[in-house]
Amino acid sequence: MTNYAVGVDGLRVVRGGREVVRGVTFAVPRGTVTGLLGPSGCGKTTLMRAVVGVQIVAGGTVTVLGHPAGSPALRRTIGYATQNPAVYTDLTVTEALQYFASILRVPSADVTRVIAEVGLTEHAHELIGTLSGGEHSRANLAVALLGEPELLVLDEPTVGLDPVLRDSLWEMFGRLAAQGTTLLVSSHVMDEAARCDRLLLMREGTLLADDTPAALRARTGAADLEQAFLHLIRHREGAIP
Ligand SMILES: Nc1ncnc2c1ncn2[C@@H]1O[C@H](COP(=O)(O)OP(=O)(O)OP(=O)(O)O)[C@@H](O)[C@H]1O
Repeated sequence: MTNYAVGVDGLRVVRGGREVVRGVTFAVPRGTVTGLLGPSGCGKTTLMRAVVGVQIVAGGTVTVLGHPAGSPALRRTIGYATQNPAVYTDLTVTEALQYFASILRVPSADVTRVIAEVGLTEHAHELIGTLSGGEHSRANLAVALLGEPELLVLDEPTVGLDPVLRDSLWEMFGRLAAQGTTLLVSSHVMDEAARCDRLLLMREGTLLADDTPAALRARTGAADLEQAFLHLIRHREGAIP
């Protein structure tokens, strides 16, 4: 078994006739929370789609838990929460999760666990269509947690959440990683970057950095990660020698 849950080598993706991932190489160590950060449109979702195996790629390789991305062997070992919730709005939270649990052949007891993990116990019997945006996206996140997958790919799971909920989700991510789960989590928010074990900083389809938050701050001499990111961009653009 390799120490990496995900290995991406020379990945290129073309969407809408444009190369939106331009030769990206990195590896995600097992049992870590790796943050994928970068401005809107830089290619985070596309990269995650390639890891999950739902993206046609133009070049390079993506290996997940020892298999090529998209292999049937990976179906039950990856949990993927898309940015736009994909849960049925005319079911209650419990009904929706029971539906996915039966497809995944996960014991129905797991439904109660994942609802509690995302803080929706009080809303378990409410229709998803009547939930707030943040509650709806947490119901979507709960689906990805069913069956305790080895790899969780979470696309902006904390958008629209208040600071207390964001904090409790990041605590959960850390707890899952400590138990051996690997998490790849995208975010726009730089203060969330500090909660990650490793960071992939993306810009315009390329990787600006793949490092720990501490190493990034030390390397750039920046006080915080937002400044470190700006430093790397300016360095790339030649404004800093
Ligand atoms: N279905 C599509 N067809 C054509 N181009 C697309 C499609 N989806 C995304 N793109 C383009 O690919 C690029 C990368 O998009 P992607 O969604 O991966 O970015 P992102 O970093 O996840 O952005 P955001 O943070 O806003 O979600 C963007 O320029 C976008 O316009």
